[in-house]
Amino acid sequence: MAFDKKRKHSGEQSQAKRSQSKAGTKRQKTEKRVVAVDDLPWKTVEIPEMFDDAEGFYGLEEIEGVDVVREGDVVKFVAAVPKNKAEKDGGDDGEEFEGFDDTPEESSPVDTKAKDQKKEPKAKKKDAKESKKQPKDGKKDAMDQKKPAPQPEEDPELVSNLFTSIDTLPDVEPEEEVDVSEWAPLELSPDMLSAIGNLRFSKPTPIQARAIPEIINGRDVIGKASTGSGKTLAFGIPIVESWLAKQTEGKKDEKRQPTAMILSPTRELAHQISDHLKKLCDGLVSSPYICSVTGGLAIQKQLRQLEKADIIIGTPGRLWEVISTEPKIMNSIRGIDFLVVDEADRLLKDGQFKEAEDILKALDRTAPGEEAEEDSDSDEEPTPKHNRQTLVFSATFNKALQQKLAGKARFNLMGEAESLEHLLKKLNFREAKPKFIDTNPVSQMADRLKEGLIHCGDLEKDLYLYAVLLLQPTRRALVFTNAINTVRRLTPFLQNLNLPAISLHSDMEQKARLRSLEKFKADPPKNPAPGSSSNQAPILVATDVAARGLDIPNVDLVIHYHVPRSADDYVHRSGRTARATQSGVSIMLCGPKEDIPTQRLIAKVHASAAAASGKSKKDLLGVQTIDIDRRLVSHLKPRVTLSKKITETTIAKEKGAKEDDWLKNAAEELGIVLDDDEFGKVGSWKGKGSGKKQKEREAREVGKQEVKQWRWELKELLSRRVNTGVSEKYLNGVDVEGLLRGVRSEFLGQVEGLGL
Ligand SMILES: Nc1ncnc2c1ncn2[C@@H]1O[C@H](COP(=O)(O)OP(=O)(O)OP(=O)(O)O)[C@@H](O)[C@H]1O
Repeated sequence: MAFDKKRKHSGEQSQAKRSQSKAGTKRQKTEKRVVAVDDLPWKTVEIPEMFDDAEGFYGLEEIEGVDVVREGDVVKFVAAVPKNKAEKDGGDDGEEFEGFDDTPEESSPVDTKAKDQKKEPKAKKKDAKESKKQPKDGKKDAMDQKKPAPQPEEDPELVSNLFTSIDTLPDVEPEEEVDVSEWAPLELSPDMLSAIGNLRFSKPTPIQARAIPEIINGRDVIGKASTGSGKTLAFGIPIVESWLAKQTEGKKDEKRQPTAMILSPTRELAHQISDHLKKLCDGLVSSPYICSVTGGLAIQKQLRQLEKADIIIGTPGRLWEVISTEPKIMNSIRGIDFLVVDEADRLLKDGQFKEAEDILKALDRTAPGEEAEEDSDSDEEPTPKHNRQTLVFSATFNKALQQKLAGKARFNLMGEAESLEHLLKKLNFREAKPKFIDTNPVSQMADRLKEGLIHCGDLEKDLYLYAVLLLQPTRRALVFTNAINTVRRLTPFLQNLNLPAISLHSDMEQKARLRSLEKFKADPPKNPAPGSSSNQAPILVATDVAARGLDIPNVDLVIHYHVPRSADDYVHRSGRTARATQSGVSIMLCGPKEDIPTQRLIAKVHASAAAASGKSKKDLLGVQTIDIDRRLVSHLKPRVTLSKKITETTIAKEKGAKEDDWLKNAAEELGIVLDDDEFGKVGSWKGKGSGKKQKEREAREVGKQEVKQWRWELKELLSRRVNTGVSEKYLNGVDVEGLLRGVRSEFLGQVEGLGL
């Protein structure tokens, strides 16, 4: 079983952690026995940084493979312990069990040598790292000494019975080291290569291969590369390299100054960049202090973190709020070596331009007592007084700007006030012409992405959405909509159809948003209970809040329930799949009214590819029209109609109850008593939108019994096989339960064209 507990961070905890990781990697015979609670190999639960104080959950630890046995008032913990240890201790002879052993199990001299040789570089690194982390005053030794744990009473018979039912710890073979020789041309330090090896990235992505050397050579870089192509490490690796170089040059004891500041348009993205860089740095002998500064964290805590930060990642709004009031921190930030603007084009859209501009101005302002302040609004070319490099990255840049950056038009950076050109001007590059790297000049879409389009009636979208999801039960799907209300409706609609749908939109609390993301990332159980559909891959129904930058592993399918509002939105939404080395599918559901905007959008996204191939833009280049078997779709209709009715009635009732509460409260405050008749009249006004209101009222009047009946009918339908009406074979073969358990779905009709 697995359970959690909370206790103080201590040396014992890290001891247990190390012990546990060793237990996981070596073959050792184990035996179950009663173990003192402090001797169990507790594992710290990682709580995302953005949870602030995590409602008191920081310091939470968990453990697996332990049985809790209650004997009267005494609770005991039974776990697998190394057999030799148990034997050495004499089993139940009353001696104390001293915790999980950290020393390697004895093996033959040949084995040991081979193992040691292979593991040597890592071991050295780990030693160095551990020695760095050790407190100087020798407290560590004291901490590592195992405290004698109170000996729990044990009943050998009871314990041995329990042992028979518990598996021993799993044997895990050490992972093969990754060959990083393809990174050699980038001339990175051995420490960095080893950290990259830890991430198991055997070669750089194209943007990394081109941008890293330029940045290391001191160039200002504007990088454009498709979604999921590794842009974070394209700027992250050179920043960390620069920090490492400072350490070896002995500059670490000089005045504390951060190395880099990274501006991100969204809070989630800032935390993701921070996590990504931390993961890279996990493999280093010594690591920079990385901190993220976004809304949702206490300002005081952020100030403390900023004082010791080497790499700062933040959203402009909160960053400006914090640093503008702290001259000391502002001054130290003025000395950064790198300024990064990630997703630069989005930064402008979200009304964060003002704060971004304020930060940029402040960076170049001289500290009081130094030189006079320059007029930053002057039209003259600013002369950079700073020595930092500026790096700007995105998958999408405005076309005209791209041409200018690529040297095909005049590059004067004098556009309208709120344009990317203006922002670039404010960035005050060190060089007159920064290096523009475009790794995907022809297409902005990821290489392994297949794009599809399904034409359907405006009122048939729910039906087609369900059909596509049913056809792809093992694909982790992200469904994008243009409206929060659609997310609120589609999620229960799919859940009623036994599909594991999860919501994500900006009206949700930050913590709920994070929980949704965590649920979406979790794997469905491998062996679901018979009759359960729980191995259906999770489905996230979201607004564009999830469209930019989020790197969610194993998203195989993106469905645009509404056609996106802009070509760039389409690129970024679709870019949540087919990331890095993976492939994926993006499908748009297109109603008749959306036909023309869709054609325009596709032409825009694929314009360069069309021009390069000499084909007309109207050819829907790269986007395949998909024909779903319409007979199949019509057979799904009854269940979809029922689920829609149930969902809409439930939402209308909930909404109605809220409106009633509001009306009652308002009447109470005015001292008016409304009887039931009057109450009904208040809600039945006639005016704009009254048709919708009327429908909602009708839905509210549906009795509980009727909804119950619908639910029962739906359950019945879902338990039956889908009759495709194609042939007897199909009639017998279609098993929705089977489908939901992950059986491939050829019998429901193939999706033509995509080879799904
Ligand atoms: N060299 C590499 N080899 C394999 N995978 C890599 C490599 N570099 C980065 N990745 C992985 O690729 C994924 C996408 O990287 P990242 O999030 O940096 O993409 P991005 O280009 O910033 O995407 P977006 O434009 O959507 O923000 C991440 O999971 C990352 O760990």
